[in-house]
Amino acid sequence: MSIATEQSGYALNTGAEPALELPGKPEPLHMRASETALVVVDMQNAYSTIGGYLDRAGFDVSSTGPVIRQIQRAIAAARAAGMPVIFFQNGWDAEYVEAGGPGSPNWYKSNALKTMRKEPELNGSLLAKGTWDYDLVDELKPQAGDIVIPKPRYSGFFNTSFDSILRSRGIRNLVFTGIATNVCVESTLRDGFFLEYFGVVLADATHQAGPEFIQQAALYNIETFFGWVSSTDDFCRTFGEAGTGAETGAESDTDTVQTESTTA
Ligand SMILES: NC(=O)N/C=C\C(=O)O
Repeated sequence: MSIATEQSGYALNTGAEPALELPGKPEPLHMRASETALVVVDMQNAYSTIGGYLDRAGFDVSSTGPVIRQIQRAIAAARAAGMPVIFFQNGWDAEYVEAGGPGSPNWYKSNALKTMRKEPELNGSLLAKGTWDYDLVDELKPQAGDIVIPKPRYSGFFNTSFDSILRSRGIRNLVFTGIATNVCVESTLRDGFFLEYFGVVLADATHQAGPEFIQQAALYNIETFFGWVSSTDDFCRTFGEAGTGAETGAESDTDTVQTESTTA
């Protein structure tokens, strides 16, 4: 089956740019760099560093190093292709007003808030703006031209400027990296699905919060119901070597998805 999502009139797309084929499961996607953003979800000390929130809350973060390196590669490829790189940063103000009080389900489900209630000496140190925990990891610092979006909930679409930033740039495809696959990555990809964005996860550039099986479960869920799953190698080969990637031309293959828009 071939899916074409034709739209007309994106001012940013001149039509000269070829759509490239990104290998993926359950089928490859055809997309243009100018209609695609690389999304780096919550690569903060909280989620990937020993001593950060997830570690303190009892989640294993010992194998996040390779994920950081894969994200570095994906970012380099995206920047080289002129693709926007959007960093999310999860957390709240120092008083945790944005976290919501007992009137918010977040109060009960956030393991950061729960950990701080259990260990009051940690209060103010987890996911609070201005802290080391909230900071993006040293290896993944945004550069000029990158976009950084703070977010107060798991989904990057809630109470943020994400959707309008994407729409104003004519972006339809979201390539996800970051932590955690089963929480903020999946939440954001799912909401993107409902807003008609095509979401693809680079599996080896993501990491779960919880046991390894939940990584596989999240990827299965995404691949089967909400989006596509690819790899950092495939992304870098496709976009990092733009121009040498597989151009789609006019042919319409039966097992591919075409997310590029048609210009006027
Ligand atoms: N970034 C995330 O996926 N966060 C997961 C849990 C949390 O923020 O409590």
